[in-house]
Amino acid sequence: MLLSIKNVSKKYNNGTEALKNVSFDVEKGEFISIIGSSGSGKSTLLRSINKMTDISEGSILFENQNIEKLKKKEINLVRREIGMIFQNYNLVERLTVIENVLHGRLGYKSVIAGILGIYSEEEKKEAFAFLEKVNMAKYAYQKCSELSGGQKQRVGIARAIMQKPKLLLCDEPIASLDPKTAENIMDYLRKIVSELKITCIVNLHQVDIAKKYSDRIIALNKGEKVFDDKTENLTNDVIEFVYKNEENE
Ligand SMILES: Nc1ncnc2c1ncn2[C@@H]1O[C@H](COP(=O)(O)OP(=O)(O)OP(=O)(O)O)[C@@H](O)[C@H]1O
Repeated sequence: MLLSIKNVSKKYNNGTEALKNVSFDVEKGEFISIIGSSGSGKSTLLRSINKMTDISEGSILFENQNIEKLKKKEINLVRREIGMIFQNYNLVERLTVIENVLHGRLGYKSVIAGILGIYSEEEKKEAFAFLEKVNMAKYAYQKCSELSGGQKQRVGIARAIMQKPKLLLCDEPIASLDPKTAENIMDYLRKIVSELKITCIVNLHQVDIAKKYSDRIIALNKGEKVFDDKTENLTNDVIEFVYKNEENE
């Protein structure tokens, strides 16, 4: 087992209970989508897994290590194993595509080597190879600010896999893209993680996309896990239940 979420609750300082007693295990190689209405706790859950957010109760085990109990140095080692893909891409816009992909290696470098941008020939070759996988090698020396949203997310995927993660967390990776580009990104993502045997958890707004691409779906409703099963068992009745009481905030 790669990841185990045990009775996790999260209460923010303002009193919002974003997660309520959530538990599930993730096996190596799974492709899981997390669905639920806006505010149901999807981002909080993903951010808890790599300790961008501290949980209030419960435990999170990554490769059998309780991440709540780790020291700062050990957390950095765990973070190296966990890649992230964001809705807003989180690229350094003024830098080139290849420089952004090489940033995926920063967790493996000394601070000085990172600041000076010192990368081995092998790392550079690998960065190009990953750009090939997302069909972006021809843009390697273009500034990221000059790319479309779909192209930026393809760079985001290449950067994340450059990190050689065991687990990839994707927080609404296609929420800013048109439907056709969104499917194109999901095609690349699914193909690459299968090929490299990377476990993947994706937060998604679109149920149809979750159904098309994932092996397993977990649904949250107001911080509670209300569904966790193989994709084919997500019936329309379940979907209605998952999205009931949607608050228009
Ligand atoms: N930093 C924060 N401080 C206080 N409350 C927060 C914070 N971040 C999120 N929340 C609240 O926690 C709840 C869950 O938010 P979260 O962003 O995890 O949900 P989500 O399912 O990812 O929503 P969305 O799909 O809109 O991104 C919401 O009620 C939200 O307002």
